[in-house]
Amino acid sequence: MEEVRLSAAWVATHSSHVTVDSTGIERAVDAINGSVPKVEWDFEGIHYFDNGPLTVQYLFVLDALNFCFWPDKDLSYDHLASGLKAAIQNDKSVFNADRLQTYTGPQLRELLKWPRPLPLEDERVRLLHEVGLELERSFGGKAANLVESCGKSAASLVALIARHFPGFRDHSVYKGHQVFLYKRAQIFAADLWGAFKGQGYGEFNDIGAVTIFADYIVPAVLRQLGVLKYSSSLAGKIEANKEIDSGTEEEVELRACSIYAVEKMRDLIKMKSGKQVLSVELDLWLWSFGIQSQSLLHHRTLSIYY
Ligand SMILES: Nc1nc2c(c(CN[C@H]3C=C[C@H](O)[C@@H]3O)cn2[C@@H]2O[C@H](COP(=O)(O)O)[C@@H](O)[C@H]2O)c(=O)[nH]1
Repeated sequence: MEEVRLSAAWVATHSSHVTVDSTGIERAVDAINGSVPKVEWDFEGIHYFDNGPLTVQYLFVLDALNFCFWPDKDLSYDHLASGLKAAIQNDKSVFNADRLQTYTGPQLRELLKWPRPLPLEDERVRLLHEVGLELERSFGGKAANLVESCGKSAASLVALIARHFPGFRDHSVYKGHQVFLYKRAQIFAADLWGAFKGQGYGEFNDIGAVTIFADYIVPAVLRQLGVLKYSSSLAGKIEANKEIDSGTEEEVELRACSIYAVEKMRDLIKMKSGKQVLSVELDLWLWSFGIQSQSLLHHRTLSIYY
């Protein structure tokens, strides 16, 4: 995750469309006043949890599909989390590695009880197959074995996932530099940590190394807080709901500057209050605030990464 932090900082210091505003950071940190409002993991009560390996399998499938809901205005992350939860409650073998390799688009839709094609449905199906195949080939079919092989290190888990599952390789080339964002791999580590309350499958000695998860909600919240400033052309595109292509300078800057800005907020909180907060905690607070806001305008990119 050092790669994520370093490459995000590189983008933030070379950016053309997004600025990280130090006065905005100062204000946001003063408003927090040393303690990040605590948001419980699963505050919405939508996730499956049985305190065992099946939960790990559920979370890995969930985060394999945790991207790009916005093209269907009625669809959100909640539908995915609760749809997969209902599916596993109904049939404990639904996410077995062999079955993951066989789902078709209509079957995935049926599993989620979604009445029409999902956004990027073909890609979702392809990624499910990839997860099933590689879990079977290298991890005895179980995401729990993948997690157990990481020696309680979230950084090792993210690296192992990126090595084995191409669909999780969330990186880009920006102004000639490789930039690592790893949103879904990192959120999987954070989901384990949150669900298992830092114990068992959720115990990571380096949870502090995880950055925020650069999606389309957090940048919009940071902008609302005055932490991020956009060029007028970028602001115009977002306001007009114009699509921003994946891998463009604008898109990479939105995501990387969000990571960098929250790392700066963390440093400032430490400096002002002496408290060591986690990016995971800041992320959950920012994200939960964002999804509850009716007026949040976010950027629109067709991406399998977030
Ligand atoms: N930064 C960040 N992004 C997150 C999440 C989560 C869910 N985490 C769960 C885990 C524990 C908690 O209880 C949460 O419920 C989803 N997303 C992203 O948001 C977008 C979905 O937006 P909308 O279309 O409005 O549903 C999409 O890019 C999705 O990938 C997070 O935690 N942090």
